[in-house]
Amino acid sequence: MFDTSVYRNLVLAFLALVAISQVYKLYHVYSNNNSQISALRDLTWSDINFIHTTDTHGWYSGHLNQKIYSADWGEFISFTSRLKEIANENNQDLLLIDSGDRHDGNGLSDVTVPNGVKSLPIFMKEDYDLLTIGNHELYLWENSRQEYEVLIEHFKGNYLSSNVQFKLDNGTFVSFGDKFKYFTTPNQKLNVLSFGFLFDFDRFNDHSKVTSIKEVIDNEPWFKEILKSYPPDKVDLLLLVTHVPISRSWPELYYLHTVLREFYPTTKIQYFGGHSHIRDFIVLDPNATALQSGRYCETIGWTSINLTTEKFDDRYSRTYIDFNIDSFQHHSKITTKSLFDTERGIEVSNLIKTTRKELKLNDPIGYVKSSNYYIDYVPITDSKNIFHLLTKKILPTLVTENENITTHDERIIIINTGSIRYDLYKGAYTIDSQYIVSPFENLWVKLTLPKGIAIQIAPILNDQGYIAKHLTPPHHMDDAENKNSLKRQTRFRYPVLDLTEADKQTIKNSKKKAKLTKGYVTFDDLGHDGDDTPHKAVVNFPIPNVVDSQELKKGTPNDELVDLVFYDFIQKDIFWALQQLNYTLEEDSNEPEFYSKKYLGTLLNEYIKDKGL
Ligand SMILES: Nc1ccn([C@@H]2O[C@H](COP(=O)(O)O)[C@@H](O)[C@H]2O)c(=O)n1
Ligand SMILES: [Zn+2]
Ligand SMILES: [Zn+2]
Repeated sequence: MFDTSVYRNLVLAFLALVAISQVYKLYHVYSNNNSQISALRDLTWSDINFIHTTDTHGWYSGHLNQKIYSADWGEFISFTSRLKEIANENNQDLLLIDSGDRHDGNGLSDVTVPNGVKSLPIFMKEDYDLLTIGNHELYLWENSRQEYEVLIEHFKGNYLSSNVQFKLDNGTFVSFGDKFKYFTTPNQKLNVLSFGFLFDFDRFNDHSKVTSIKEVIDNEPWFKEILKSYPPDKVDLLLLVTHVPISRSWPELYYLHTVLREFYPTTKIQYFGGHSHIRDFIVLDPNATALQSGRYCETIGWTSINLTTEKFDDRYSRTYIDFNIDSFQHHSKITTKSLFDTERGIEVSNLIKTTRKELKLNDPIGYVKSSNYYIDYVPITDSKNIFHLLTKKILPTLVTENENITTHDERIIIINTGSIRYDLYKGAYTIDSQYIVSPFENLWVKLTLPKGIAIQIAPILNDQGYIAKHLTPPHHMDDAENKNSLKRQTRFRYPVLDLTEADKQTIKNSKKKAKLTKGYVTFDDLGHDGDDTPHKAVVNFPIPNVVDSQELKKGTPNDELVDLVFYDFIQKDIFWALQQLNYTLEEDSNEPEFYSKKYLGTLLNEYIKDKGL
């Protein structure tokens, strides 16, 4: 017989559980006293607020071996949903913006053909309000096509590109997405005019076209016509979503700004930048600022604007949020993970896990046992420097795949340091690690040169006078030109040249706090309190534009012929260096010969598998 009192007790117990869980939820949603995360600097909310990502380069799984950047794209989606809830509750606006470069740098995006096939649908799960194109969407035609057919189709009017075009099969060029967008924000009802721009990039594939910002302004009437048809009384805010470094040493946005100010003398203007992979915030004038939000899902940029205050100090805020769950929960004011996660966020995290499995990204190829290998945390000559490892051990294993060429006993191999994208960590070495270190499957080509000429090429390309922006790792680009503003660099550089006493004290204090994790300590136009998590500063050593692996014999004469092997990607630069040396190639050998298509990642895999590190 069924005992009704048991049934009643079960129902009561169930109701009690529901009630307890609701109280628990309310407590955790509204309390913000968790000591583990209370050291973080809070976000400042205003009338209009922005979340900005840039240069994600496929890092949607998060950084599996760096806790401070270990959140995944699903958790990011939960985070932005929670922030949107806060914005809506307070009748404020929150817009999500992405500045491009969405692949090349991670197994999730690069192991597929074409790259991005699996990672872009994951990226697209985030509800971006505005986004634009980066140069990495333009190196290869298949990536541009994917952008045009998949991303633009999905994001429709939110995808902006005012200076990049796609060539249709019938030969006509059309804009990548829309050239501009005029819209009203949902809560504050602000009228916004927005454009999307890419820097003056000249290595686009032949199914696309980039027109420089200057040329658009000077030669394309449509741009100024749009500005005229939306006069200042119709525009509360101008948004420029760009893949352009915001640094003062990069003139493009400053030219644009001068022109915008002719049309809008005091209208608020907010720029979003990218490409040089740094955290930065610039004040262009009292009503215009620019935010750049780092790289590789290490950083989420936040900025907010108070549109009515008279006081400049209260007008703007910016925060660089570390890409981890503690930061996300802290800013969402939800201390319990299960209450923080949204259904959609969990779905995306699961999709990432199954995709990684399907792509075998976690399968070990070998193990890195001895040490981490760093891009710039140790000097280039240190045995723990990744370029030292590559030039001394990995590059010498390259052999030609071309049986029809003459090779010589001596050889120099040059790579651009920008082709190596991230540190190599101790532990399991996987397909993912391979793409993280070296995502570009560039071809190797060869020239035959007298040794006396060949050995001068790398030093010439590294000469201070040669600003080879496209050779250097992106976050080092500003160094050469920014000597006088080193304290504004996103991490402490070494040696630190011109810090004020206050800056020095900040460094001292940050070093004293032994418990701080190592990471970004950003100096920008608003000071050095922008990083949401106070960090112990890391030191970044200088990196040259190129490094070379020299297999030369002592005592051979300078006119001895040697092989100079390099990536086809830097062919123009090699020719430029030869010109500087007044060296003219023989007519029958003035085109480099194909040497090998062996991908550097494969060389690294084979070395780790066969010899171990
Ligand atoms: N095939 C390629 C393409 C690019 N690079 C390097 O990447 C740099 C650009 O990266 P961003 O993320 O800043 O756009 C470029 O300057 C090259 O150093 C490469 O090596 N091979
Ligand atoms: Zn990038
Ligand atoms: Zn870029």
